[in-house]
Amino acid sequence: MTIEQLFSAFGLSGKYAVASAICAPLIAYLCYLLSILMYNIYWHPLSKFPGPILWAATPIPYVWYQITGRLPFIYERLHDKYGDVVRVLPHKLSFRHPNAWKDIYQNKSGHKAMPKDARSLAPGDEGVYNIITASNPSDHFRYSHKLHHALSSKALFDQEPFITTYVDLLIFRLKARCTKGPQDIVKWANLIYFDIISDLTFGESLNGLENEEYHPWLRGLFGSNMKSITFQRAMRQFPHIFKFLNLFAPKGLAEQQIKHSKFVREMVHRRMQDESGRPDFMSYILPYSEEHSLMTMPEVRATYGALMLAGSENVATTLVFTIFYLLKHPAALQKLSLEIRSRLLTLEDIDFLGVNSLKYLSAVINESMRLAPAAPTSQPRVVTNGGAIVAGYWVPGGTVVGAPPYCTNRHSGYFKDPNSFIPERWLKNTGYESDKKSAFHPFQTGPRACAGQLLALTEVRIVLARILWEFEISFRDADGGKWSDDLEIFHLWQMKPLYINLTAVERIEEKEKRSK
Ligand code: HEM
Repeated sequence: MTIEQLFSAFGLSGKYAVASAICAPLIAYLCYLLSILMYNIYWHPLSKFPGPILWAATPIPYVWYQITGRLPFIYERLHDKYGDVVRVLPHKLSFRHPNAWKDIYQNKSGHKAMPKDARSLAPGDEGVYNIITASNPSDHFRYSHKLHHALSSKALFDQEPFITTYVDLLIFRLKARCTKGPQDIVKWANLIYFDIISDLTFGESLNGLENEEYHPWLRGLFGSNMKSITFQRAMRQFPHIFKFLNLFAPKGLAEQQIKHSKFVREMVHRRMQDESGRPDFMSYILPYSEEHSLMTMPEVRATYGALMLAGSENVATTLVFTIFYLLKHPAALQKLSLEIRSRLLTLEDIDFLGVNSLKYLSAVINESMRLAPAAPTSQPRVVTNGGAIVAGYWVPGGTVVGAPPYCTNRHSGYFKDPNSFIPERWLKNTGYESDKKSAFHPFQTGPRACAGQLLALTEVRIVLARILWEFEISFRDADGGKWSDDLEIFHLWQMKPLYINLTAVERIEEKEKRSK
């Protein structure tokens, strides 16, 4: 029987039959979509939570702001309009409240920290998760337990000589370059922190500072990579048509993933052959044996490869924003330069102990991270079966929840003068005692908080202290203060070049030496 015969058996014939054959499934699909929209708006367990109706009905607005790099900024407007809790997706709530941090991310008596949202996390190219993407607690334990020793304060001090070598090289390069013109501090920050993390992880530098250019693996990482990852994550909101939408993904991600895998495979392989015994992150799992180690080789590669990204760009972003805010606020820059130069009299004084004891330096970095947290997006977690109370609201099981750092840090309910750069708020008796410091978690909190927090802060402090000890700095352009105005966020900040003038400080001993 032909299709036409089949249609005519139902009394349909010719063009009309073909049109019906096409339209009927389409109409059925539209009805299905409409019923989902209606369900999401009126009958979904989250329907009583406030938020824009379109965001509650469909993921489209959320995804739109995500793939255009504006999601964390728009959250601010949503929370200002709708309050502490906003429904930002049919199945997701955002909480701008200090208590949300402990309710979502921390272990509490009788309730464990909420797990990561497995639906939004994909395994790497070898089919395994890493320390950041693991949602299963037992996998996470296997990946992290040795690494926590590698990132302890004792290990950090063991690594000090390696890190200091890079700081010396950075200053040497900047001194040579600064007389030739303004320098892009974003590039220099990335060069030093990627060199350091590569050395700390695999015992091998990327030689970025040495060659004054990005390692081939790093080129391509900046710019399109985070955009592509953000696009892929966003498209997961539409599981039925994910494969189709992926056809429109920005090009280059697959290529970069292959480059990353090849790079990590080679680095891990070389490190395993090296028997020098130097203390880096991998030394804690060496000598490796598949039989006795808690991690398989693909898991080792996935986790140690992930550190190259987790422990570098964030740190560079924090340094750059801190320098930017200091340049915008000359009084703070002067005060910090004075603290550094008066407390750290000689080059030998600029060590980890020295910089970690400077209170104004810490306050400046905190304030910069408050205004521009290097991890600005909210980290999603899932409410387990049975539901939970978050910031005083009852939330049903299966809901995705998160606390958005960018807009929480800038909320006038928690911070006085929220959009102003005031490092003094982090010091005692300065009139900012009413600030709710418990709302500030640039490194996250709880069992999945940043494992490298101490390293990150020390790295920013030592490089910033050394730069301000050695140089006077200023914006290259009169409108340098507008540098951050149009930055976008694709999971991480998309940095663009920031050119600054550096003038080497001449110290008394140098002057005396010259006059002799
Ligand atoms: C200023 C710099 C940094 C910031 C703002 C930062 C921020 C964060 C945040 C917010 C998380 C939680 C992510 C989530 O919940 O999904 C995280 C996790 C992590 N970070 Fe950092 N980080 C920084 C530097 C570093 C450094 C230098 C390292 C060292 C290698 C590092 C290693 C890690 C690791 C291993 C995790 C996963 C922890 C776990 O799940 O057990 N981070 N970081």
